[in-house]
Amino acid sequence: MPTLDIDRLDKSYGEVRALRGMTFSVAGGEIFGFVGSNGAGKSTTMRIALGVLAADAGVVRWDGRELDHAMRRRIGYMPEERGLYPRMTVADQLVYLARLHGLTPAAARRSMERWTEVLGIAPRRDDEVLKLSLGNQQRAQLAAALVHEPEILVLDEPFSGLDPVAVDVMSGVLSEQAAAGVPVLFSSHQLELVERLCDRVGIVQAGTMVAVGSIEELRTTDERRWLVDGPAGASWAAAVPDVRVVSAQGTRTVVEAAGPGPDDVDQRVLAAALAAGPVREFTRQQPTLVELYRDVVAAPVPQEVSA
Ligand SMILES: Nc1ncnc2c1ncn2[C@@H]1O[C@H](COP(=O)(O)OP(=O)(O)OP(=O)(O)O)[C@@H](O)[C@H]1O
Repeated sequence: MPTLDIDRLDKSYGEVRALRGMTFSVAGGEIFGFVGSNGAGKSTTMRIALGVLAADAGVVRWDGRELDHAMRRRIGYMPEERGLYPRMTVADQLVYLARLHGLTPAAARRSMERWTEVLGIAPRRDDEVLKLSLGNQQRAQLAAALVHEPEILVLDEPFSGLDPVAVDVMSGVLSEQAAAGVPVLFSSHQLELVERLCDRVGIVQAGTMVAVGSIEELRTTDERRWLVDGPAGASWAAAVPDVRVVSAQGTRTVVEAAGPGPDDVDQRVLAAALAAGPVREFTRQQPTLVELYRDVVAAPVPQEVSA
């Protein structure tokens, strides 16, 4: 599968260093979630990938070749500031954009019809964009990113402000695009959604990628936690060696084994709980993306490397 490579991008706006060696890759067929606090550099990276902004240094490649103007036209882009003409109808606008990207009038019309249908805005085709609700404007914006059948998708916060049904529609479309081999890069602050949808996640901080991998890879830590719904009070757990009690609420106790420790620590936790009373639930607890994210952004910001 061809890969979209973001390779050591630097970008400053005057005194503000927005990107510092931003590097990551998104393979064709992969959904990549780009997360990070406000101002971390996500939009700047995406704008550079699309070519609407020039990097001070670094390159963006697709399938090993530096992206040129022609190739950039094959990207479907959803800008953060959105970009539809408010006074144009949805249909005219989508046909216009598809034509701009080289589709014939008939193909542009067919593509407009298809995407407005898929995204549930077919009844609004003849409405001016400004008359649509915010969520429907966003669906129209996604249709605009897709109407020329792009090879790469770069979407800046496509889920913000969507209702749950629209989130499902958008998620379904992104999954289908990835299944067809398109690399899908999108930014979001909705971490549960990112966790559910993405094959890989990149956490960016102060213009640098600070953690990247699948959720499973990001979770790889020496810490192991279990939830035990069993004997009330955590005194039974306090006696197990190499284990500490993280929380205890009524019959629900969360314990943690710190460090690699012995492999049978889970069995010892369970045995200790059973010795104290019946156990209704015993499950390994894995950190959520929200917890991983908090850990990563709480760490000190990587220091600038002077040239
Ligand atoms: N046009 C601009 N002029 C000056 N500074 C800018 C400009 N655009 C972005 N910046 C600055 O660059 C840094 C990165 O901004 P960017 O918009 O890329 O972050 P982001 O991760 O997309 O943030 P958010 O999650 O808030 O959308 C910030 O410090 C921002 O203030």
